[in-house]
Amino acid sequence: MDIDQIIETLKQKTPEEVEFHQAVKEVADEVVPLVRDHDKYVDARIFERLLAPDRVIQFRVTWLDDGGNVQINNGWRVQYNNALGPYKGGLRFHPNVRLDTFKFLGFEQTFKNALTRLPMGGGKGGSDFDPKGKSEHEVMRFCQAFMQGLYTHIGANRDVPAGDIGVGNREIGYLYGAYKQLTGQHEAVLTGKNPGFGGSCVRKEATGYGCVYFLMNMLAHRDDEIDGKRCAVSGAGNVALYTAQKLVERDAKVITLSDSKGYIVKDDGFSAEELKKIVQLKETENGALGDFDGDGVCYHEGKKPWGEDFDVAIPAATQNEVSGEDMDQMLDGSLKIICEAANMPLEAEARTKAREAGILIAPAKAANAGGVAVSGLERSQNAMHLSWSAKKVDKKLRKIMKQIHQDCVECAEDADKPDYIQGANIAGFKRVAEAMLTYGVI
Ligand SMILES: NC(=O)C1=CN([C@@H]2O[C@H](COP(=O)(O)OP(=O)(O)OC[C@H]3O[C@@H](n4cnc5c(N)ncnc54)[C@H](OP(=O)(O)O)[C@@H]3O)[C@@H](O)[C@H]2O)C=CC1
Ligand SMILES: O=C(O)CCC(=O)C(=O)O
Repeated sequence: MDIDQIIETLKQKTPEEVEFHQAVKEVADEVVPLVRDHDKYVDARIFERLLAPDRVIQFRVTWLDDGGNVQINNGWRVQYNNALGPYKGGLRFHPNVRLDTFKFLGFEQTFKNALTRLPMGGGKGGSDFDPKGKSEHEVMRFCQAFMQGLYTHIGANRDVPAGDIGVGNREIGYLYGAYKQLTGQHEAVLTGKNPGFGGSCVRKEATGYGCVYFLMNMLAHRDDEIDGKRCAVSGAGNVALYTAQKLVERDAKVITLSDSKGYIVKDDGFSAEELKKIVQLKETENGALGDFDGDGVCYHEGKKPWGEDFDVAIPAATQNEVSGEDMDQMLDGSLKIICEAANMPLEAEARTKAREAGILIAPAKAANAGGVAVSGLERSQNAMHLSWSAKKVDKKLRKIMKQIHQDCVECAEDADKPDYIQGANIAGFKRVAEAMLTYGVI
C-alpha cells in the first residue's frame, strides 16, 4: 500500500478536490504504516473504504429575498462514516464552500468524533449561502428552505447536524423550528440548540474551552504551564472568542484576534473586560474588529497576525489560513506550540516546516474535539430528557479532553515526547477501523 499511489489515484478521480486530498494525505502519512503491519486492515481494505463517504446528499435551496426575488443556493450533506454512531458534524454557511470542503471536513470529523469515545459517526454539510449582509428575515427564510431540502435525510439516530462557520445559535434555532414544523417531532436532530429547549449548557463555549484544556494537558505532560504564555489567536467567531476567554481566565496573554478584514493586537494582552466587549461586538452587534477601540490596541487592516511575537499560535478561523510564508514568520519569532482550533488551519507546507522545526503541534481533530464532545453530551441529555448544569458539563468536557490527550500519548511512538499528529490519527483510525471490521463487508 503506497501513500503516493493512493493520493495519485484520488487526484485522477477528483482533480478539483484539493482540500480532500490534503486531509487524506495528512491521515495517510500517519496511518498507512500501521495498516501495512495489520493484515486484517489490509485484507478488509479498511483505509481504501474510508476514502469515499458513505453518501453525499446535494439539494437546491430556493428562497425569497426581502425584495421578493427568487434566490437559489446549493445545499450539501456529506454523511461520511457511521461505524461508531449516527453521522455527526456541523453545517457551514459560507460563499466559498464546495463539495470538496464538506468531504474534507466529514473525513476529519469521522476520526475526531472517534477520539471523543462517544457514539458518533462523522458528517458535515452546509451551503454556499452567505449570511453576511442578509436581513434577519432572509436568514430565517433561507434556514427554512435549507431544512426543507435536508429533513428527510436526518434524525436523532441517523444524522445529527450542528453549527460551524456562519451557523450559530440563531441559525440552529431557525433550522430546528423548521424541522419541528415539517415533522411534528421534537427530537435530538440538531445540537447547539438553545438551552431553553434541549440545548446543553457550555456547548457554545465548548470548542474554545476544549482547545485550552487540551493545550494545558500538553503543557503539563512537559512540566510546563499556560500561565504567562503569549498566545496569538486568529478568528473572532465562536471558537476564537471562547478560546481567548478561557486563556485569559487561566492567566495566559491573548495578544491578537482577527477577522476576515484584519487583526487587532495588544502587546500586553487583552483583559477579560476587553474580551467581553469584543464578544458583544462580534456576537450581538455584527461588528468588525476594526471598530474595537481599546487602550494600547492596534488594528492592521487586511493582514494576518502571524508576524507578531508569541509562544503559542492558535489558528481558529478557517482551513489553510496559515501559509508556508506565514510559518517562516512565526519560526523567526518565539513560536513553540501550535494549537489547531480551526479544522486543517495549516497549509501542508506550513505543517511540514513546523514539524521539521520541532514545534509542538496539537492537531485539530484532537484539539477542537471539545465542541462535538459537548454535542454528544447534548444528545445524552436529550435522550434522558434531562438538563445538566454548566459545572457538570464543563467537568465532563475537561475529562474528555484529558482522555483524548492520553489516547494520543499512548498511540504515539514516543510517549515522553509524543507527536500528537501521529497519536491522534492512529487513535481515531483504530477505533473506526475496529468497528468497521466487526460489521463485515458492507
Ligand atoms: N463552532 C464549532 O463548534 C467548531 C468549529 N470548528 C472550526 O473552527 C473554525 C471556526 O469556526 P467558528 O468559530 O464556529 O466560525 P464563526 O463563523 O463563528 O467564526 C469564524 C471566524 O473566522 C473568520 N474567518 C472565516 N473565514 C475566514 C477567512 N477566509 N479569512 C479570514 N478570516 C476568516 C470570521 O471572520 P468574520 O468575523 O469577519 O466573519 C470569523 O471571525 C472553523 O474551521 C470550524 O470548522 C471546529 C470544531 C467545532
Ligand atoms: O457539534 C458538532 O456536531 C459539530 C462540531 C463540528 O462541526 C466540528 O467539530 O468541526
